Amino acid sequence: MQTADLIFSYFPGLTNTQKEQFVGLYSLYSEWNEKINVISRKDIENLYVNHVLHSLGIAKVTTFKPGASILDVGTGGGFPGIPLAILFPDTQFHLVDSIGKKITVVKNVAEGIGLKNVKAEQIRAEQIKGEYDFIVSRAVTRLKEFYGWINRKVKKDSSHTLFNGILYLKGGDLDEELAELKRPHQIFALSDYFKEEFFETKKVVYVPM
Ligand SMILES: C[S@@+](CC[C@H](N)C(=O)[O-])C[C@H]1O[C@@H](n2cnc3c(N)ncnc32)[C@H](O)[C@@H]1O
Repeated sequence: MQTADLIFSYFPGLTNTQKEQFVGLYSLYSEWNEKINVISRKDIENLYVNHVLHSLGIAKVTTFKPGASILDVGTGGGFPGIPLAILFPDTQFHLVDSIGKKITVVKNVAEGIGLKNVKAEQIRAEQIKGEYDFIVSRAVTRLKEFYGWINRKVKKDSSHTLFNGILYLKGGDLDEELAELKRPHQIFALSDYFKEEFFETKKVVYVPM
């Protein structure tokens, strides 16, 4: 079975609190996934690679500064938002999903591991009012539609090395989707950072705004 040790090897220098939080995810997600399905049942054994490490792929592309604000759209059970919130405890994360039951899981997991930098809310992406440094997401919709939902929700002033924008976790062939998006973008292959087979086709698509 996969364990949080894998996370520690790819992200050295974690505090004891962060390590305990990553370890704590397994029992919390196992327990909550029995009540409310947020990860396919057979995939819970792959939690650390397919969900936690995959989410943290965004952190190989950029770090988030203390005080920055990040929106996770269609977070489901908290991916990529929860693993990123553990890694960047001084950054504020707003995790949203249109389905209330999923937000119940996110709230309980965040509380269960003592995260203070997560606000979870049941709301549709199109209705969000705030502005954020970055908008992260995985497996919600095509980039063109996603861009339409969130393009007015990115702060104009950038304080990171990357300009503010979208960091979207995608897999497979993206040519058609990126052609349809018609926006400048950059693709980061997660296989450059992680050696597990799962990451062979996985990418972070960065769309600066
Ligand atoms: C396939 S799940 C992915 C969940 C999570 N990001 C992950 O990778 O595990 C897609 C999620 O997007 C949510 N969603 C779809 N359209 C949405 C919208 N317009 N606003 C907010 N959430 C939305 C769904 O409720 C669902 O939980």
